[in-house]
Amino acid sequence: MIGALQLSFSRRFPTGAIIQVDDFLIPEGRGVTILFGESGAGKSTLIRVLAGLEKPDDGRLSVGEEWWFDTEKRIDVPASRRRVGWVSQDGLLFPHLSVAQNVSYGMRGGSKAAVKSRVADWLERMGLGGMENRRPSELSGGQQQRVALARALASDPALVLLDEPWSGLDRPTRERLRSELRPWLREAEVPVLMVTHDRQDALALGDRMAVMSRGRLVEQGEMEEVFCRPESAETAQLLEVETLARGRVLSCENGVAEVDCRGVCVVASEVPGLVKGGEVWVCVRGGDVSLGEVLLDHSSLRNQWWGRVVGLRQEGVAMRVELDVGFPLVALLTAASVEVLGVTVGREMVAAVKAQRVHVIPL
Ligand SMILES: Nc1ncnc2c1ncn2[C@@H]1O[C@H](COP(=O)(O)OP(=O)(O)OP(=O)(O)O)[C@@H](O)[C@H]1O
Repeated sequence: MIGALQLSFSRRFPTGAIIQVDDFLIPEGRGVTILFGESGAGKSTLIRVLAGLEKPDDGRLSVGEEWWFDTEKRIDVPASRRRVGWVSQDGLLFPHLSVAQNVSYGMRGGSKAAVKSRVADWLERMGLGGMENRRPSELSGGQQQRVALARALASDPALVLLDEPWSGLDRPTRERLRSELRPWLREAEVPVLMVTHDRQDALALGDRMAVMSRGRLVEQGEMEEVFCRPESAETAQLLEVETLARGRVLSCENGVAEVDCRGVCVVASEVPGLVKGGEVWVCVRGGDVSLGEVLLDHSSLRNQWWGRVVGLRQEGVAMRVELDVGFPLVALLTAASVEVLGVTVGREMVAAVKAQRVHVIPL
């Protein structure tokens, strides 16, 4: 991409739905930005506006020095000239064209031999070597999505949009594509915007994350920041932060905050905007909680609470342990750890979390 992409727009649908996005940013250079949000949040509308498939009522879209859209200046670069590679939920390959013809479709310039060699190169990278002459109907769902991705990347786009590219595929295929995808996107040297409402996709693939909720862009930034230090309880809930508890600030000094959560003292890193007596949300990720049978004499573990296990169930590849430590706390452990530690419902255990892994959001 020629420079950073910046987008602000509003779109009002006849049904009354309003999508309003202020200062959405994709920085210059390669990297994957995840566009995250619940169903109906406005994600598809945003990417359709980017691609030039949806006309906002009002807005501006610039890429580096270029303007793609500006209602005031009456600029509207047509979709065909925006150099956006698109992979939709169902790939949308041309059914009457071969795999090779599908991949070469958007390629510009070059001799016939050069195009052929670039197509072969892309198919090889995608693990589709030897399938040049097949029709899309002769491929599996995962193979079709890889062809769609090769087509998007081979057209030398300024930006690639992936709109839930494997939502229609079975879980093992999704997981395989997810792990294969990252190196391909890295090689492509092009910024990628990927729409998903799957946390695993976001964590595995994203460098940055933008969160939409109820028609608004509510947060954006580096993945780690947005995931571990969301600015609002709404974002924390959307991102399924396992523990979200209300508390009141007891003290904050020297970079450390102490918060009272239902009579339990929680030690956290200080964040801007905290005041003594102020109400806050306390956020703890399940993977940051460790369990033990005794209190540890370990100075870096400022938070150690006795509590009772009140729930235990499988959640994806992890075990979700629900505890009552005075407030509800969730730990995510491996099945092996649950067995070794003897975690069972009703058992009293010590839950420990480092202070720097506890995030507080002022209300
Ligand atoms: N063409 C349209 N006409 C009327 N309303 C629309 C249209 N497109 C989108 N909307 C409304 O705008 C809102 C946002 O829709 P959008 O498809 O952008 O959400 P989304 O986040 O992509 O959802 P999903 O994850 O389910 O695809 C919804 O309330 C939707 O009903």
